[in-house]
Amino acid sequence: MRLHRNLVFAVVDTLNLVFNEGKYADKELANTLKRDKRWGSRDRSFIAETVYDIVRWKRLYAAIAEVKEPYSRPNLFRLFAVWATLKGIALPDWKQLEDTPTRRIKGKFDELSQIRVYRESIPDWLDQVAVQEMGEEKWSKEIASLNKTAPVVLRTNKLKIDSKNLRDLLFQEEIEARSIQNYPDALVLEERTNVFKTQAFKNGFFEVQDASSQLVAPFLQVEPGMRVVDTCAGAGGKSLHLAALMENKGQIIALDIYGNKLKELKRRAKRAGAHNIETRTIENNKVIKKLHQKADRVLIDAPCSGLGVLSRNPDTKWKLQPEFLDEIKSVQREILNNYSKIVKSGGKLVYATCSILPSENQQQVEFFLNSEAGKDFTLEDQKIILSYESGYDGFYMARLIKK
Ligand SMILES: C[S@@+](CC[C@H](N)C(=O)[O-])C[C@H]1O[C@@H](n2cnc3c(N)ncnc32)[C@H](O)[C@@H]1O
Repeated sequence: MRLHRNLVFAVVDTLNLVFNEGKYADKELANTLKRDKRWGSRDRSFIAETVYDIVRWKRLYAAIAEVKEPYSRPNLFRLFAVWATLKGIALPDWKQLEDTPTRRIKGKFDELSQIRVYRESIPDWLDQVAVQEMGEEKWSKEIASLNKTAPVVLRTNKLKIDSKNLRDLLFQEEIEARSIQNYPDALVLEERTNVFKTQAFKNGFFEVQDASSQLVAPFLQVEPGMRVVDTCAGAGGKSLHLAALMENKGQIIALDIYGNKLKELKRRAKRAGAHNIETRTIENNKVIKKLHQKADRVLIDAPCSGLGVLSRNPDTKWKLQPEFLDEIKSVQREILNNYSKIVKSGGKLVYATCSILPSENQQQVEFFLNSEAGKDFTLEDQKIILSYESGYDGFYMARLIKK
């Protein structure tokens, strides 16, 4: 592979924003990719994959390169040189890459790969928390899996098309996808590509949604005609799926504390042809009180650490702080306590997260069931989805039934 100067510079510029200015990798990457219209799909893939790789392996590469944060521009080039050397890519004779100690890089890689926090590139505190909660063996396997590049998974929008026809349509647009067992609406792309520019996407035939996430809406056991409240709806990944499962019949009330996310949900619902979703911003607790005991089904897709989706957002490893983890757990407890009141007698509640930590998952449900607000609920079923077992994101979901 020949390295192109403007592509490598784009990588270094993006890394600077992510590492030194606390920006999110996905957003910065999207901005970077708009920079030059002449870049083809290979150029774009090179930039995206290289940025993600270096973000993912930051701790390992920084130790090999012997550089410390905040990274100067020469240090960012050193990180890049480590990446390229480990990939077996011949380095060009640019002055930014002068004096790269190729042999020492490989030796240090072998040495550091013996130690989990370097091999898997994770902060010490996070490693300790995860070992304490999951045990050495499970955590080692899980973090290795979460460090792999995530596949692109689509959810067929059954309001408009079935999976087979969607697959054929995508094939006509030169995109190959395959179905996967036990995920009835899912199609996995054979090769990573920008699906948002396809006609099939513009027609609302699919959404991009990980396979594990696609298990949440069916787990709520909705039926056409029900009243369903999606309490942490965000931009509506699960609401849209619920609308499809309910065949557009009944009512979905999508709530979130951020109105701008609900606006995006509205846009997506329009494209998807989902007509039974109403959005309400939670400006105060009156919004919740009005719904007390009104819903057949309630979904709490709770805000969480995001540790189950590290393969999609590797920068979470560096942005997540122990204080935030404590904070988010108390938000989860509060949300469960408060929003469970929306369920009517005989109704069901699903609590879900994209975390793999028991303290955000089964322990939160146990805490709730032992609390005053949870006394009328019983646990009907739960799924603990680990990435190394499923091959997709780490997720948790529990279904509770109200007396
Ligand atoms: C895991 S995300 C939801 C993802 C969304 N359900 C989807 O499928 O696309 C969690 C959401 O909870 C929202 N949130 C955070 N605190 C909240 C609260 N106290 N009440 C309701 N929503 C909250 C966040 O804005 C975020 O959109």
